[in-house]
Formats: sequence, structure tokens, C-alpha cells
Amino acid sequence: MKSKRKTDKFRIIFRFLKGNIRFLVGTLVFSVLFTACNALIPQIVKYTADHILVLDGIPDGLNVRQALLLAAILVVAAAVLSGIFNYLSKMCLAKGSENFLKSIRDTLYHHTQYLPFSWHVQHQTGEIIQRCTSDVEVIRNFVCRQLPEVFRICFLIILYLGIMFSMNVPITLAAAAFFPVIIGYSAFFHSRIGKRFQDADEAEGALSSTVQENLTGVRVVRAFGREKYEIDRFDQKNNAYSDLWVYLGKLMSVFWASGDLITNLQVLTVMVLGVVFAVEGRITLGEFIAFLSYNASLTWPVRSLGRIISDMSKAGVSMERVAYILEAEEEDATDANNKPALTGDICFRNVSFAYSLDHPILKNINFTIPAGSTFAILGTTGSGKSTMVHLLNRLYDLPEGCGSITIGGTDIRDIDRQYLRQNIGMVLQEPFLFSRTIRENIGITKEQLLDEEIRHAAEIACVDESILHFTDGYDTIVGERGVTLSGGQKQRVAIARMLMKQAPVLVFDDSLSAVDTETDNKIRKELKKEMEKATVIMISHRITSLMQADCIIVMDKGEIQQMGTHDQLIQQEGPYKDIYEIQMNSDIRLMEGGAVCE
Ligand SMILES: Nc1ncnc2c1ncn2[C@@H]1O[C@H](COP(=O)(O)OP(=O)(O)OP(=O)(O)O)[C@@H](O)[C@H]1O
Repeated sequence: MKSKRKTDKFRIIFRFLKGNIRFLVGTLVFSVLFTACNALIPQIVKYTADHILVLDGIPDGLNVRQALLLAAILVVAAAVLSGIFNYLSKMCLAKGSENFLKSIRDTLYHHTQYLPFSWHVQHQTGEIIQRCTSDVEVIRNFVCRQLPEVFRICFLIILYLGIMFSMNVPITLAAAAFFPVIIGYSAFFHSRIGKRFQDADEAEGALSSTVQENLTGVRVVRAFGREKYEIDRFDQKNNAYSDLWVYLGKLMSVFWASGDLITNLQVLTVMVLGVVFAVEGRITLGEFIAFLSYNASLTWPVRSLGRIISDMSKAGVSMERVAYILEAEEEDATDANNKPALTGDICFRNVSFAYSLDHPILKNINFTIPAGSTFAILGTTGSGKSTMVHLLNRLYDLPEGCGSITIGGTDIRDIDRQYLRQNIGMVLQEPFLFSRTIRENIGITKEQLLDEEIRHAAEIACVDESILHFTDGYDTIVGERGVTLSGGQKQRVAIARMLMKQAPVLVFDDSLSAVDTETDNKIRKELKKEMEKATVIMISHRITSLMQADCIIVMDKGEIQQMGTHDQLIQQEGPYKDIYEIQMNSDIRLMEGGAVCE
């Protein structure tokens, strides 16, 4: 998934920061106060060493003990204040950063609900999930942790160096001379090692994909006896992953060891110079202690500054990846108010369609489905049957000049998209059920779930009996957390779900393929009774499912080859008759085979 155009990555940050500026400002202000309070402590220690211990600066009216007690109280007060400001800054940070993260996640999720189906088909689900989780986390880290931390460290360096300069310029210069080296070394190292961390991330992704695929496809693995192969495959990825971490561990050890060496050299330099200057009387004992204290407080932040700066570059990539999703155009809603009754005839006029320019899928398709009739589509695999249904409910829009699809005389491109989809009940070839209860799955289109309605729909779809056999009945959870339904049960639950919509147009896209012929017949009869007025479109490879339709078309390579009723088509030489004969003969053979077995 590559960005096709330049995205304005910083705009997304400002967009989500809007409601959180006060928290960000709070974080910065309180962290400045926290740092300032910390800076007071060495000053109190310095005053104590220089004036109280040598007895030349004890405040009037106080003895040594009282002066020391006062100094201790001041240190505690500064420490308490610093703790309070630290707490407030962390609170602001937590609130701001969670709000920021939540609003990005909300917006992304909302946006993906309205992206065109074609967009989802073109992008890998795993990749979208990664962008909505890991990349969002990287951005949050950048805005809510790294930026405030860089600000705090810069303020700390300026404040502490300022105080140190006021005490002694040469020692401060010597201490500060190491900082560019420490920061530069850390930034350089982390920028070089960044690629290795990325490799480790990818290796981890590959490892979890292998596990996920293996667990999802456990039936295939067992059926083909591929356990050994799968174990070897996992071992390979696992070794690659741990090798990368061992290598990273080595590199990090070198970094920490060499970083420690430079830092200790800096501390040593400050100490030696401090001792020399103190012995020569150019600085006081208090200043020496304060110097060491300020210098020690600077060491770790200065070291981490380089790492943070190099890590921040990762945020740019993540921002681009998230902006790519946010900038993808949602389905247009220009037709939002056009909601005519969808009870009229459905007409396909000169419909041609291609997913990609060089590969036409539908070629000049023409037919009319009178309202309330049953229309059947039979055809070779890949002949474009499902594509016609995708066009009918506007999962794909017919481009201008490629014909038209109308319902009751209104072009479907002028009908509110959501309204259109709500009024076309669909059962897809591979029904998807959510990992929720059967009751929730059937009633997913309803605000309020009424048990009678749900049971009634399940009865028509001939699945009520099977559901009642489960221990938890309609409260049985489907999927990974619960019961695995058979293909036929899934299809029937999907039919029941569709029936709850009471839509005027019903589409069955090969949706009874996993159901035996007898149940298929029974379901169709029940449907006919229940949905008398609905216009029904049935796609199937099984002629017995289609033969009672009012009109049947036979598709091949995107074109209509034959059209008529079963009786008409059976009289003509052509694919319909051929398929019919093949299917009937195989049914007879099956029945004969059954007799022999008995
Ligand atoms: N989103 C898509 N992008 C590109 N090509 C697609 C897409 N969906 C389907 N196709 C291609 O369009 C052609 C028609 O697909 P369609 O699903 O309409 O066939 P079908 O007649 O329903 O087939 P089947 O009976 O196997 O379900 C196929 O060649 C398929 O590979």
C-alpha cells in the first residue's frame, strides 16, 4: 500500500491536536516548573555548604541547627513542589495523549466505514490494521511524549547550563563541549540501528502471521499431514527473529558501553577541573557540589536526546501512512436525499463494466426484471454474475457512458446509496457471520431484537431446528469464541439475517450452494410464500434451484447467451440444455449409486 500522492502529514497532527492544546500546554508549563524546582535544590545545598557550614551567612536570629533545619525544609519544599508539578505534567500528558489517540482511532474507524468497497478490495486488511494501531501509536509517541520531552530537555539544558555559567565559565564550557558529541553519537547510532529495529519489527510480523495462518488453517494442516512442514516453517521465522534480536543486543551493548565511556569522561573532566578550581580557590565548595549535581542531572537527558531525535524521524513515515488512509475519498453522498420506493421494475440497459481498463467483465448487458418476479442467473465461473449484483447495490458505480441500471425508472446512481443497500437484501456466496450470538447475527439490521421475528426468519430459512439443537440455542456464540457452524448452517443464518430486512429486492448469490437439494427446495418454497411481493434475483449453478424462476439468463464471458423460462430454454440447443442434461444425469447416477449401496 503505497501513497500515490504527497500527503500533508502535519495537517493530521494539527487536526487532532485541536481539542487537546490545553493539555499539551499544561504538560509543557508544568514540566518547566518541575525542572525549575529541581534546579533549586543544588542552590540550597550550595548555600548551605558555603554559608551555613562555614558560619558566615546564617540568617539573623537563627543558630546553626535552625539554619540547617531551614535548609532541609526548603529542600523538602522544593522536592514536594517538583513532585506536584511532575504529577500535574504527567496527568496533562496522559489526558492529552489518550484524547489524541482516541480521536485519531475514532476518525480512522469512522472513515474506513465509508470508504468505497473497491478501496477495501485493493488494500490488505493486515496492513490497514497496522496503520490504525502501530502507526497511530508511533504518532502519539511523537506528539505526546517525544515533542514534550525534547522541549523539557532543551529547557533543562539551557537552565542548568545558564546556572553553571553563572558559577564558573571554564568548567561549564568543558562540560558543555561533550554534549554535542554525546547527542551526535546517540543520534547517529540510533539512525543507523533504526533499520535493524525495523527488520526486527517485520520479522515479528512475519512470525505472528505464520502462527495466525497456521491456527486459522489448522484443518488443512491436519488434513494434509503438514504439521512437520509447518513446524519447520515456524522454526525458520523464529530463528530469523531471534538472530536479529541477538544482533541488536550486541549492537546495543556496544552503544551503551561506548556511551557510558564518553559520559564518564565528561563527568571525570568536570570533577577534575572542579577539584583544581576549588583547590585554587576559584570556586567555593558549595559551587563545586552544585556543579557536580547539575552536571549529573544533565547526563541522562542529554544522552536520551540523541535517541529521541533519531526516533522522531520514524513518526514522519507513520504520519504519511495514516494520512494516506484519511485522505482516501469516502463514497460520495451527493444523492443523499433521493429515496424513491424500490418496488418497480429493475432494468439493466447497455451495461458494460470493467474492474481494470484492459479486462472487460460485462459487455452490453440488457434485461428487465418485472417487479415481484423471480429472475435467475446461471453462468460459467467468472462470467460476471456477482459483478452484476455488485453494480446493483452500488458497491461499484457504473461509470458514465457504460449504460444504466434503473429501479422503477430511477437511475440507481441518483438513489441514496445507504437507502438503496438497505432495500436490497443480499445473501452472499461466502456469508460472513460476526463472532456474536446467533440472535445478534440474525437481527443485525434491527435496532430492537424481537425473539418472535428472529425465530420466524430462522424458520423460513430452515435453520431454526439446527439452532435449537445447540445447548445455548439462539444465544450460541458463532465463530472463534463459540460454535463452528457448517457451511449450510452459515448460509441459512445469513438468509434469516437478510429476511429481517423485509427488503423489496432480494438477491441470493449462490447462497444455497452448501445446502442439500431438498432443503434448498423447502427454503425457496417458504421464501415464495413469505416474500410474495419481493423481486428476487437468484444466482446459482444448480438448475433445480433456478428452474421455477420467471426468467433465466445464461451468462458466459460477460455476455448473455440465452434468456427465457426453463421450459423455453430446455427446448433450445445451447448451454442451458447441456447443463441441465449433465446435472440431471449426474443426479440419476447418484440415486442409482445410492440404491446399489443399500
Ligand atoms: N474487485 C475485483 N477486482 C478485479 N477483478 C475482479 C474483482 N471482482 C471480480 N473480479 C473478476 O471479475 C470476473 C467476474 O467475477 P464475478 O465474481 O462477477 O464472477 P461470477 O460469475 O460471479 O463467478 P463465480 O460463479 O465463480 O462466483 C472474474 O474474472 C474476477 O476475477
